[in-house]
Amino acid sequence: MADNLRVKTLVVGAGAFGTAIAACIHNENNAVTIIARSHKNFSNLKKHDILKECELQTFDEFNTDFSEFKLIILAIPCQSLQKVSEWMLKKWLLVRNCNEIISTPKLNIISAAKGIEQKSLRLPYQVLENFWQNNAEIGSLSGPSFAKEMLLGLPTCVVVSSKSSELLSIAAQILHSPYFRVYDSNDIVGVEIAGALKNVIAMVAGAVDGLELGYNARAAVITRGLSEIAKVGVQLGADPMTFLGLSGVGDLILTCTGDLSRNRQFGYRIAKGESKENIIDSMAGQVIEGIATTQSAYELCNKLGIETSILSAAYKVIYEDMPIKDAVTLLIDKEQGREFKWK
Ligand SMILES: NC(=O)C1=CN([C@@H]2O[C@H](COP(=O)(O)OP(=O)(O)OC[C@H]3O[C@@H](n4cnc5c(N)ncnc54)[C@H](OP(=O)(O)O)[C@@H]3O)[C@@H](O)[C@H]2O)C=CC1
Ligand SMILES: O=C(CO)COP(=O)(O)O
Repeated sequence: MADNLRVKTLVVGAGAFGTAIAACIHNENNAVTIIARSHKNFSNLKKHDILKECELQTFDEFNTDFSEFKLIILAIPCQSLQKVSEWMLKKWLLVRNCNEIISTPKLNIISAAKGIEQKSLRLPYQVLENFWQNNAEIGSLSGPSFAKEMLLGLPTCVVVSSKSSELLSIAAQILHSPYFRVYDSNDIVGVEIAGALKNVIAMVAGAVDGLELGYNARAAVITRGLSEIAKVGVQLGADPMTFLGLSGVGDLILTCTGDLSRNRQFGYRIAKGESKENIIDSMAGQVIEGIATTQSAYELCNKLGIETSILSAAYKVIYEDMPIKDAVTLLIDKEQGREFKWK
């Protein structure tokens, strides 16, 4: 297909996921531009043949009207969504040489962030909807998708969620392929709560393995963790079925058991006695979303008046320096109860 007829997609962020999603969708029909903070982000991308064909620009160099892109994928951490949106709007106004965006076709923005914004306790789509108002349709990409495996072209299934059926159809058209299967969903609250909270549960599952508590205990953390995730989600209006889907049990299993998970690794290393600071320093700048989300989740559960013992134990270890063995005791000594009492 001629270059000018290819569908244009913009990926914002050239970390692990930005790189992987660009590799999945750049082909003869889709032309991908990737923008990142600095050229140092691009060294990794240039190792992959497919990514050599993408257009790479820094935020400063970027000078295109955002509405030229059929889809914009934000592959940045949750806590940066507001800041990056502010930058995008400023850039858009500059490129258009105006003070206000009026009567434009809406942008189609999908976020891959899995977290809850600290202080505001908003999900990624809420941060974006609040910022972009009528200027954009907002969606979310989630599900079991280790960037490293996507880059290798291994089969992956994800879910894209949005209130806009038009955005869902654009996302399916651009993202779906035999090795990167895209399912769609209208339940953006459920998809994003599941994506955010599974990171905290993955840290706990990692800790269980670090403490060598056994497979039974790990399975218990995954299952009771899922119950806590669903409890929070349902209270926020999510469809309980979403938690049985790719963004729910799918991503939870992946990150709680797959050693590629940074959140799982974090919990494992904490249980082995490493300090939080040491682990963060060793990650070469890569985000461990579960750390910030542990705090947001704790505050959100308090606000909603929901008892979530695993999420709360994670908070006590990470933010109140509770010895990890005491957190285990807290969970094990919990009063006997009915399996599902949140319905
Ligand atoms: N890695 C994975 O397997 C998957 C990750 N995700 C989710 O995607 C999101 C991004 O993850 P991932 O790519 O792995 O994270 P990384 O830490 O690998 O990359 C994050 C990228 O965002 C950029 N960034 C961070 N803050 C800002 C900012 N304020 N302004 C501009 N750029 C910024 C970073 O730039 P710089 O390098 O300059 O700091 C970096 O390029 C997370 O929410 C994660 O949970 C979802 C599915 C899978
Ligand atoms: O969300 C992920 C895979 O779906 C990646 O998990 P980590 O951020 O823990 O590596």
